[in-house]
Amino acid sequence: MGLPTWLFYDHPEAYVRAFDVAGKKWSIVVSTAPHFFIGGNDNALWALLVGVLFSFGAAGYLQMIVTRSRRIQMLVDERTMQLRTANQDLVADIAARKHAEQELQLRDRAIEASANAIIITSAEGPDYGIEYVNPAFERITGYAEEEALGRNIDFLWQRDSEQPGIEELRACLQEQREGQAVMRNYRKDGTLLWSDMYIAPVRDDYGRVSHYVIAQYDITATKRYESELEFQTNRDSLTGLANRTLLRDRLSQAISYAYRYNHPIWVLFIDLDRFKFVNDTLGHQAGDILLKAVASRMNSVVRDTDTISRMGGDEFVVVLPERTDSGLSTSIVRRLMDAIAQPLTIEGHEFFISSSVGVSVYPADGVEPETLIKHADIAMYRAKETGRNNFQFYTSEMNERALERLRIEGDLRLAIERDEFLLYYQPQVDLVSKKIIGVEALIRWQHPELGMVPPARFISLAEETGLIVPIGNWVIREACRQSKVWQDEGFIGLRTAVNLSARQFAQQNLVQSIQDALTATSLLPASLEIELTESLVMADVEQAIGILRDMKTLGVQLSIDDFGTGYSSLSYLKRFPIDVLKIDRSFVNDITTDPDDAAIVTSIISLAHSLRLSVIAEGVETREQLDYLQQHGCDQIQGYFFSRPVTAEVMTQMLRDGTRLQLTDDQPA
Ligand SMILES: Nc1nc2c(ncn2[C@@H]2O[C@@H]3COP(=O)(O)O[C@H]4[C@@H](O)[C@H](n5cnc6c(=O)[nH]c(N)nc65)O[C@@H]4COP(=O)(O)O[C@H]3[C@H]2O)c(=O)[nH]1
Repeated sequence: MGLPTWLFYDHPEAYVRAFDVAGKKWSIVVSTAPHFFIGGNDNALWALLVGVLFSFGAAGYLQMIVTRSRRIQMLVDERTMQLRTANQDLVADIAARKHAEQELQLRDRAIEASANAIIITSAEGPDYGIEYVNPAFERITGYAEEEALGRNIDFLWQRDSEQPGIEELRACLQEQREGQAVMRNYRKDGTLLWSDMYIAPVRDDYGRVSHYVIAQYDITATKRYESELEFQTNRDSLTGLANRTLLRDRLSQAISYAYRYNHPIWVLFIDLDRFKFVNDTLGHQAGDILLKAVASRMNSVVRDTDTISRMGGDEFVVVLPERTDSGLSTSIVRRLMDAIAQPLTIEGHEFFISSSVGVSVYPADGVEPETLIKHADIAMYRAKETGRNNFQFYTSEMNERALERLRIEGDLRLAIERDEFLLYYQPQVDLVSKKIIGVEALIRWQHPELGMVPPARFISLAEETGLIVPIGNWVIREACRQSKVWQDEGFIGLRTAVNLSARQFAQQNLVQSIQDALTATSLLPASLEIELTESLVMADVEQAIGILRDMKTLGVQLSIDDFGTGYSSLSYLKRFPIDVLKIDRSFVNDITTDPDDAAIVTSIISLAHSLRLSVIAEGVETREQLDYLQQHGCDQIQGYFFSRPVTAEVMTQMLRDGTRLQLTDDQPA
């Protein structure tokens, strides 16, 4: 293959002549020798080269431009795509937000429109202040939003704080959990609002509880219906008292409680003595009036925790469970009988209705409701047999005890009038001077038949019946009178201590009556010492401090009796304006044999001294006990070792004689 013809400068067609010679074919070809186009055309060649190169460059450039623009196009497409997606996302987001907003608005409106009260409180204790209440809340409770905001929800139950639901709500707040409680709430006008309350914690974006939402359902109507229903099934329709069903239920409950806490229960079977007579002479209507009156009278004497039921006819059963704060006594039976026996006027006729009562005691007389009721019934028949208007225990032993108490109670009421009380005095001796520096006045009852009755047999009964108040006042006055006699005889500085009982301590005019006794006898106040037991002052410390301060302003001395037997907190002890601590006899008793008691006694002595109180040990019976106390710095002693309680005359003689204590290390005179 040769070079392309266009590269050759000139190339005219060759001249070709064919002919025959000698029989052979001949041809002549005449042509110009071709010469290369470039030869002698350098410039043209360069131009050609430049042109070619330029063309190549241009083509390359063009290619580059094309590639770049294609990439740009791609980028543009890509971005456009991204923007489109972002736009779509944005649209979706806006739609979602709008939806969420609409949902929120819907929820807001739903909460606002809810028929039930919704309350939102802060999760910040201790107030858990209310931040939102819906209109239903205002409607249901009667409180306007402004009156509720910022307050603790407890204003809804006001002072009715003995509700199990409160504990549950508190636990939900503390444990940050959901819960439900049926509560007695009160509307602004004070009316009862039964509420079923649901509480749930509300968490913030970080999962922390920021609020609580409470839904409050007004279930007052349901409750009313329930209680009507309950009333119909469990109550006697005439008197409203418990019927047999409820009685059995309550008695079973009382038995399981009594079993757990080892408390007794009394079951009283009461039968009205002359009911048949009223019914027969005045008719059923009068009988109904009488039964209703008896029921309401009985209700007014017992406590909320007791149950009164009507067994039908004129028979009633009362369940009296013992409570920690007060024991069971025949005075409750008497109170019930007295209430029934109040005169009653029906149709212009005045009636006196007495009753016969039988008492059975859990667990001694039975542990089943049926047995206890049956035994109380048997005892009631015995009471009727012994002459109506009477009560009998199922067991004879209980009867005897009850009889004795009854007799003592009856006689106790008359004892002051009959002047049967007297005071004995037990001397208290100083361990340094060995002289009598004080006496404790101890009451005795000179009973016309029972002889000398010690306080252990009647003080608690006097407490129960309230007779301790007049008896106690008599003691204070008599002690002051005797003390003044000794003062006048020259025994200046002699202190006379009197015991104060719990009931007296609670007496409104206690300070005044002490003041009256001091004034009436002209005794120097410092000569009178009031003894209070540890448990008495610890029952309500703040109140006790107030009363003690008032007594102290009179100028009397104050001492804490039976010290060590209660649970005195030392910080309280410091606040009591007292002068003397009395170590209880039970510690002194074993002081030489029991190292624990010995340690308690020495600690009480040093405690008393560190509080700048003087300390006296009671019940000192032996020389060993005395020696121990003296060696450990006890200030004074009282006990049989030195002297038993004695009459005022004997005491006067001892004072006149200057009777002194003999200590082991004393040199014989
Ligand atoms: N075993 C033994 N006993 C000793 C000894 N030294 C004294 N006692 C007895 O211990 C009691 C001390 O009185 P108390 O602890 O206040 O205990 C008194 C006090 O709580 C109360 N009491 C007595 N009189 C009154 C009073 O007028 N009013 C009030 N509210 N209670 C009184 O009756 C409690 C008993 O009084 P009492 O039978 O007179 O008994 C007295 C006293 O006779 C001793 O060495 N050994």
